[in-house]
Amino acid sequence: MTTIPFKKPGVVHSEETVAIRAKDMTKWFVLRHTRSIKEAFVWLVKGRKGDLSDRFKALDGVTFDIHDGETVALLGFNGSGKSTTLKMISGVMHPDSGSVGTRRKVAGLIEVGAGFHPDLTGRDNVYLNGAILGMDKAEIDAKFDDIVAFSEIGEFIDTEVKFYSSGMYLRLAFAVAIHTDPEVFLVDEILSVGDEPFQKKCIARIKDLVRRGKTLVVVSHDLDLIMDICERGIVLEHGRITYDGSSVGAVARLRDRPVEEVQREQNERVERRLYWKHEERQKAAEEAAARGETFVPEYDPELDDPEDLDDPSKIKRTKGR
Ligand SMILES: Nc1ncnc2c1ncn2[C@@H]1O[C@H](COP(=O)(O)OP(=O)(O)OP(=O)(O)O)[C@@H](O)[C@H]1O
Repeated sequence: MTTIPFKKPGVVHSEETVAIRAKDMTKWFVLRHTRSIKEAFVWLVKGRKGDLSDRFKALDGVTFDIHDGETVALLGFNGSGKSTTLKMISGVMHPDSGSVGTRRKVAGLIEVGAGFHPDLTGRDNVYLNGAILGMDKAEIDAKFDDIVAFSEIGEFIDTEVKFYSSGMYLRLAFAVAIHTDPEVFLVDEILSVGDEPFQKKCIARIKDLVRRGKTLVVVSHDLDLIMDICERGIVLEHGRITYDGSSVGAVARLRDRPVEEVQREQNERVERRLYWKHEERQKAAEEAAARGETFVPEYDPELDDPEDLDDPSKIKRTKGR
């Protein structure tokens, strides 16, 4: 059942549709690297008995399948293992035991600045990052202007990225990732370094992917947003999965509230938003008509079918949006 009104339906659960499979993933981290000289000395004279550093299990037997077209949120309190799980999926980190595999083209935003070279300009980094994400030069050439327009980096595109702010990094990284047309898109909390207008633009693009039936795995503490874009929620507690079900159920669990109440509030919020979007469009159409102009609304994944973008009289996508 689809709880997201604009989501393309039809997630099939079969062996062929498994996009990501995590099986019994376990990850240990070192809690403390350094000890005082005295502690190290005692450890040495005692014949190096015991472990000088404490280790802890950041992930403990994490198992899930994510199928094509699923929209999944990884949820949980600070330090519960969400980002670590996402890093395993993206391949920047490997489990100590168990396994994780992806069968589709994966892109996304895991860490700001990852896949960027500080001494290269924004322009060169678009090519570098695009290549890392699987695009060839011709493809990047064709999308370059759109990427730069989306990022709104402007003239700074020819500046070395070591002089970029974290928000500027994010802009360029998100712009490249979204233009690789991935089948699976991974997003970590990272969007929070962008300013509000840019965040809105990114969220609209993520909703566009959802509308197109792409697979999404998101880590976020913004629980209302999670319910807007994800159907499924996986809750992690101390590195273990304690809930795997609907995103609304997951949010209800985290908020310690009845599911029906959370669902009702979510429905009201979505209805209100869609109502106002329709109203605004109607008003803009009437104003355009009064001026004798034809009105072509800007594409909104919550209101429009992306296939209608092929017909310029129906909807349009403004450059860089
Ligand atoms: N590279 C690392 N080395 C050592 N410990 C790490 C490393 N990466 C993560 N950890 C630890 O592993 C635990 C899980 O971290 P993770 O970033 O996955 O949590 P999270 O659920 O994403 O948290 P948050 O909501 O705060 O972002 C935390 O205790 C964190 O300090």
